[in-house]
Amino acid sequence: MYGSSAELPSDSDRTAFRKAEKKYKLYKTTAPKSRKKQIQTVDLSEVYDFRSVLQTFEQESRTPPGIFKLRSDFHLPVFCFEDRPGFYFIPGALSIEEQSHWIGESLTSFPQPPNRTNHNAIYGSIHDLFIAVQSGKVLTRAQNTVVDAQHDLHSGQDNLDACKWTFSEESESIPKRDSCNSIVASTLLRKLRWSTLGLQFDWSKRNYDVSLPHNKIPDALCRLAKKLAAPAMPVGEEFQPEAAIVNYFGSGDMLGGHLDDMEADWSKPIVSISLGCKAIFLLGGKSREETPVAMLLRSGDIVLMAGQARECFHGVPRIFTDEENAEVSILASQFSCKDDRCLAEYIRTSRININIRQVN
Ligand SMILES: O=C(O)CCC(=O)C(=O)O
Ligand SMILES: [Fe+2]
Repeated sequence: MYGSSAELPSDSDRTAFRKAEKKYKLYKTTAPKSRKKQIQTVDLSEVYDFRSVLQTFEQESRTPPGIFKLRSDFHLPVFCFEDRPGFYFIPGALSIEEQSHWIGESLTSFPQPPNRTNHNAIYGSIHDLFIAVQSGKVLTRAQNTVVDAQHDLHSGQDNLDACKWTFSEESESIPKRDSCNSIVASTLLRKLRWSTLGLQFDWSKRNYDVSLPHNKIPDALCRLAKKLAAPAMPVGEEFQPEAAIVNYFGSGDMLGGHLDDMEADWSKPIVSISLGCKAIFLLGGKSREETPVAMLLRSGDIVLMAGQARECFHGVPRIFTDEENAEVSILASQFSCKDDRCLAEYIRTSRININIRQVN
């Protein structure tokens, strides 16, 4: 389901969903006579922009054909597609302060054990990755533990604490440029692809592994998700956040078309929070053959998928990391103090998505 634009699957090339992914994904070309890579422009004429939908609604009390404003007592306008029941879009739902808070949490506290990340499989549990980035550290494998590490890898276990990967000052990392035995903390942060909160999702089994140690979803995130889920909840019920997946996207990263069908009750929404660089989201139908609708996702936008929308393929074929299109400079300027420099640097060219789920 995850990938970079260079390595997309080729077997499903002919489906309508795949065609849309190809249309919007990042292509770089080299201009003749120059070695500089150029980003090919993308045609956004068929991409819905809910910020302008909101503006038009506020100024003229009307919505474009095929879109309506939900009648609800939610404190913000919620928009829906007439032909995609169960899908809700709340443009600009989070303030700049809330966005910067959740970006900070996503990079500092969410990847902390017992939460798992994509790095667990190679390095075991990593503590305080972000602090290591701020202090320019390097994750280094102690030489005499290589045999243990290989043994663990072959036994298929992904907790490689036996390898003793530990952070050290850059100057202490021996040998200096041994890529098998050391990796710079900032590179690890760049390569962070996901972290899981609450009940831990097992990507190999594509299910929740309730036997894995886990913390509850942090209270503040729980409160936020309950509030945001309200427009999509069955009457009289309250959303119970039990798990969250945090996706981290860099330039060229994409999230291929997929379904999220491992939760028991599809009448409950997935609450999906966008942070950082602007992206294109595709919402397809129940088969990959149906042509998806494309829409822009900006920092602070919320998407809810419940009921029939839970059965619809969706994905993120593109994030915009160039200054002109990322629309992230005001957000990055929130992180102006010295300690926040790494956050600003990260978010200028990255997108974070936090999606919160009720599992049972
Ligand atoms: O990044 C997004 O906006 C969507 C994420 C998603 O669909 C997922 O994690 O299942
Ligand atoms: Fe999803």
